[in-house]
Formats: sequence, C-alpha cells, structure tokens
Amino acid sequence: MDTFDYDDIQLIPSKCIIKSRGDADSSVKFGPHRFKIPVVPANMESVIDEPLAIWLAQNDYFYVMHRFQPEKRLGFVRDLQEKGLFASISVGIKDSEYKFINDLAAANLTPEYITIDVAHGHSDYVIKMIKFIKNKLPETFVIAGNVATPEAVRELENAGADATKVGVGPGKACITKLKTGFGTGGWQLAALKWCSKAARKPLIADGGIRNNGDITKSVRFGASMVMIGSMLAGHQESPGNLIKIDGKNYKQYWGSASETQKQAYRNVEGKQMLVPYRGSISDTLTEMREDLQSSISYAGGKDLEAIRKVDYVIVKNSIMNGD
Ligand SMILES: NC(=O)C1=CN([C@@H]2O[C@H](COP(=O)(O)OP(=O)(O)OC[C@H]3O[C@@H](n4cnc5c(N)ncnc54)[C@H](OP(=O)(O)O)[C@@H]3O)[C@@H](O)[C@H]2O)C=CC1
Ligand SMILES: Nc1nc2c(ncn2[C@@H]2O[C@H](COP(=O)(O)O)[C@@H](O)[C@H]2O)c(=O)[nH]1
Repeated sequence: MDTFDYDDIQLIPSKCIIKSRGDADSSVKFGPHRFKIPVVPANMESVIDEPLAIWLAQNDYFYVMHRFQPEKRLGFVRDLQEKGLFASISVGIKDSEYKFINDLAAANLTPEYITIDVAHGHSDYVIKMIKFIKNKLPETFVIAGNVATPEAVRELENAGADATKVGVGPGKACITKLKTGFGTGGWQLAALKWCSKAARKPLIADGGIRNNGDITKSVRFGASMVMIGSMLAGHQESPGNLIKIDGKNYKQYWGSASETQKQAYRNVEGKQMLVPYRGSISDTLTEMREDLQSSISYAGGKDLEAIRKVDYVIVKNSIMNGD
C-alpha cells in the first residue's frame, strides 16, 4: 500500500465544463438530509455548543453535538425538533448510555443522527451499541467510529452502522500517536483510501485537515463528509475562551481526551492549545464552499462526484516548497 498524507498529494485538473465556479454544486446528501458542503465541525466541547448547532442546522450545514454534557442531550433533541430542525447528537458506550437510548425511545424522541464517539471504535462494545440503537431507534442514522482499517469499517457496517468515521490519531490536539504508537497520523489520507475500498456506506474523514484543499482531497479518496476540529475552533461562535497575546487574538482548543476535558490526568491522549482567531464561522464556511466549487471546476465536472474520479500524483511533502 502507498502511504501518503494530505501534503503529499496533488490532484490533476481536467477540462472545465462550467461557465462559472458559481455553477458548481458542492452539496451532499448525507443520511436523511442534504447539506451545503461535505464538512462538519468536530463533536468536541471546544468546537461546538448548542447555539452553534442550531445556527448550523438552520443554515443547511451538518453538525454533531458533543456528548460531554450528557444530561442536556434529551432536552436538546426535543428543542431542535420543536424548532423544525434535525437533531444530531453523540453517545459513548458506557452503561449509562444504554439508559439514555431507552429514555429517548420512551419519550418518543428519534434523533435524526446519533454518532457513537469512541477513540478506538473497532470494538465489540461499539458493535453492541450500534445494534442497541438500531433496535430501539430504527429510524436514526447511526455513525460509528473512529476506525483505521477496512476490517473495522466492514464490521461496523455489518453491525448496522449507516456511516463510519475514519481517523485514529491525526488530530491537531491529539497525542495518541505519541503516547501509544498507534494510529493514522502521517498517513490519514492513505488510510481513508484503504478504508474506502471496503466501505459500502458513507465514510467520514476525521482529523488532519489543515487547508481547504484537504477537504477536496478527502472527497477524492472516499469521504462523503469531512470532520474538522482545529480549523473550525477559532471563531467568534466557537466555545473556547478568547485569549489576547501581543495584540493577536486566539481561541482555546482542547482535545476531548485532554486533561482540560477530563478534569483528571487519566488516559490522557489529547492536549490544549491556542488557534488563531478567524472571525465569523459563516465566512469560513462560505470560503470552504467557494473553494469546493473551484475544486469541482478543476475536476472537470458540475458536482462533488467529479472530484471522486480525478487523477492524482504523489509528490511527497513537496507541495509547500517555496511557500
Ligand atoms: N479520533 C481519535 O483519534 C481520538 C479521539 N479521542 C476522543 O476523545 C474522547 C474520549 O475518548 P474515549 O477515551 O474513547 O472515550 P471514553 O472515555 O468514553 O472511553 C470509551 C470506552 O471504551 C473503553 N476503552 C477500552 N480501550 C480503549 C481505548 N484504547 N481507547 C479508548 N477507550 C477504550 C473505555 O474504558 P476505559 O476508559 O476504562 O479504558 C471506555 O469505557 C472521545 O470524544 C474521542 O473521540 C480520543 C483519542 C483518540
Ligand atoms: N487523539 C485525540 N484525538 C482527538 C482528541 N480530541 C479530538 N480528537 C480527534 O481530532 C479530530 C479533530 O482533528 P483536527 O485535526 O481537525 O483538529 C476530532 O474530530 C477527533 O476525532 C483527543 O483528545 N485526542
């Protein structure tokens, strides 16, 4: 298998067939809804909160609410659905989560999306949770992860997952690779390609996106949706505190397995850091959309499908040369 990451790849342009980049359709159908772009902010407490989730749903962007305020989730689902918006939440795999799924079913609440959010998703306990949710809430679109291999994708899909999330350790706030020696850090894009050979259902590429072009590359190598943490954590709407250093503004970004998140130093596999302040998230998402439209034009098509077929070259870390 070739191993490569985002910086090692350049996509090769094909003849343009549209008059304007504005004619390119960057939208994607994912589960029961269609979204403006194949991008979702990471389900981390430093990336998404309730007001941002509502804004994203109102503006046709996908979101996944984090699972770190478990007692608020049922009310959140009810609130969103009462507003006529889709509900998309996260769960873990501990015993209390089974009670939560039962509570949702008993209240006749069916979230449109549930993401099973576990660091090592290739696990019998994740499989058990997929089956449980599919039994109790059969209409819910279940996303399971995170995984790194085709075998894991196959097993989670066979258990009933509607989509699988690929990426173990490529995240900006991640120290899994350093603390355990495992993961897709440094070859996340190749891992996505490898997993896509086995996938029969949608894949989410999760972690390691550093430039808007990496979203396009993820789509080329098999992603239906791309999950982004650090690049979407620095906004006015982002939950992290605003910090000013030497006249420059930053936002706090912390890993979901960091000491900040856990409030304890046990099984820590994440860190806290500062990311540059970037203003409104609406402007960043609009730029992502425009860059995707441009990508579609370079791919010689009219929609995201065109990107999936383009040729590419492996340039081994040289695309930033001269910058
Ligand atoms: N995408 C990624 O690369 C990573 C993401 N994260 C994020 O950090 C958060 C916390 O993750 P996580 O620790 O899974 O959540 P939890 O603390 O909820 O752990 C998940 C469950 O799986 C058990 N488990 C067994 N082996 C492992 C293992 N190797 N890694 C993790 N759990 C294991 C845990 O038990 P016990 O705690 O007793 O071991 C626990 O019961 C999540 O939001 C996750 O997405 C964290 C690391 C990597
Ligand atoms: N190893 C860890 N991975 C983490 C942690 N918290 C979140 N994550 C993963 O990172 C991505 C976001 O990656 P980015 O490169 O876009 O910043 C996120 O979706 C999780 O999968 C953590 O504490 N440790």
